[in-house]
Amino acid sequence: MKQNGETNQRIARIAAHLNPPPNITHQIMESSSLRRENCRAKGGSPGFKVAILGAAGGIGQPLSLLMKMNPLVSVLHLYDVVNTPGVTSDISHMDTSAVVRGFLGQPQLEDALTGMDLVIIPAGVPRKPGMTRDDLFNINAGIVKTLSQGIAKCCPKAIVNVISNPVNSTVPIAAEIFKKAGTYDPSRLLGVTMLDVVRANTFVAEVLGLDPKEVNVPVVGGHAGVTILPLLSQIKPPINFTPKETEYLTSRIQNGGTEVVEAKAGTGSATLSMAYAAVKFADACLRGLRGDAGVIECAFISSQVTELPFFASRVRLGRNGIEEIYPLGPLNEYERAGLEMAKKELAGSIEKGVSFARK
Ligand SMILES: NC(=O)C1=CN([C@@H]2O[C@H](COP(=O)(O)OP(=O)(O)OC[C@H]3O[C@@H](n4cnc5c(N)ncnc54)[C@H](O)[C@@H]3O)[C@@H](O)[C@H]2O)C=CC1
Ligand SMILES: O=C([O-])CC(=O)C(=O)O
Repeated sequence: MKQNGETNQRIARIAAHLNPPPNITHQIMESSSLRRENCRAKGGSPGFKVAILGAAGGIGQPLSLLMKMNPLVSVLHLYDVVNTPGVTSDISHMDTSAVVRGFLGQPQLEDALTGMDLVIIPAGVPRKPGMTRDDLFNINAGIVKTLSQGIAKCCPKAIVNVISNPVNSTVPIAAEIFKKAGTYDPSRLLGVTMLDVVRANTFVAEVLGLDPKEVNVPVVGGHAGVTILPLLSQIKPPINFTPKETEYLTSRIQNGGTEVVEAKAGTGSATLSMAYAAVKFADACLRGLRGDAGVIECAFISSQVTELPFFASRVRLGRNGIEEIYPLGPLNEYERAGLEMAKKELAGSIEKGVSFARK
């Protein structure tokens, strides 16, 4: 009798898992935790706790996959307003050590954020052909505001990586929300401009016939059109470009996002290269948190490098997030003209974000 009872319970559990009723998140979570109770290993290798907000999206899914492969991650929380049960179930089968948990919808945001060391935000709508990043402001500003309020409440000490566009406005929005909550630490809030560096390295390597791994181009300013300012005069290894090469490369780097939006013809913007860039940047943040020396990347941050309150430049990452912000260094005439154009556009985008958040 006892054996039959146990068998029936086991069958009922399997049936519930194979044919879940409508309230799928709770069912999957319950059945997962039941099964976890029966496991000897509780999971959770030493490492950092990371949340991805917008984890079921075009960027979110490959980003979640790649973060699950990162040995520095011990716990990975996947949050979205749709589809996280499926994405979480799928990714949780990967035989890497990070423990994956899924969270669906606003009521689960706080659980998703509590205790996190790093929060990555790719939530929000992407561009379609003919749109600028600023055209996304009306929808994405509100999304970033809500998510930032959650971060201020549940993990105010976390490092925050903002991917959602327009980055030139969403980072100032997050800063204002954190200020309102009394939790703002400028060294922990970073707008992700890594894709501009990744593109710059790729396009330069293509022109010169080099391996992109050998190339490092600092890209400063912001993350939209002319605000993306590659400093080709400071490339490593040092290389002299002809005016024609400089013109071509600057324009291609500044319009890399649009190149992808047009090629995708209405189905979205860069997702795969962005997930790669986001993981490269998140990994740098985690190595900094671990205490590694010499972790230097470009990011859009609170800054005094120019007269603007936010600006992308090279930063050194450490145990407290940003530990040093490097000056722009010597610019050539072409870059000085570019800097003036970048600052003009950036000033408006920053102000737009600040006044939205202060309303
Ligand atoms: N910083 C950068 O270099 C780049 C930024 N982006 C930006 O990243 C954002 C996301 O792009 P994709 O992943 O392609 O878009 P997507 O539409 O494929 O995915 C966005 C995800 O966000 C989720 N979402 C919407 N509202 C949410 C909320 N309140 N809380 C949590 N999740 C929410 C959606 O359900 C969706 O799963 C866009 O704003 C895009 O412009 C894209 C490429 C590069
Ligand atoms: O162009 C877009 O809308 C997405 C983005 O920021 C990029 O690919 O750099």
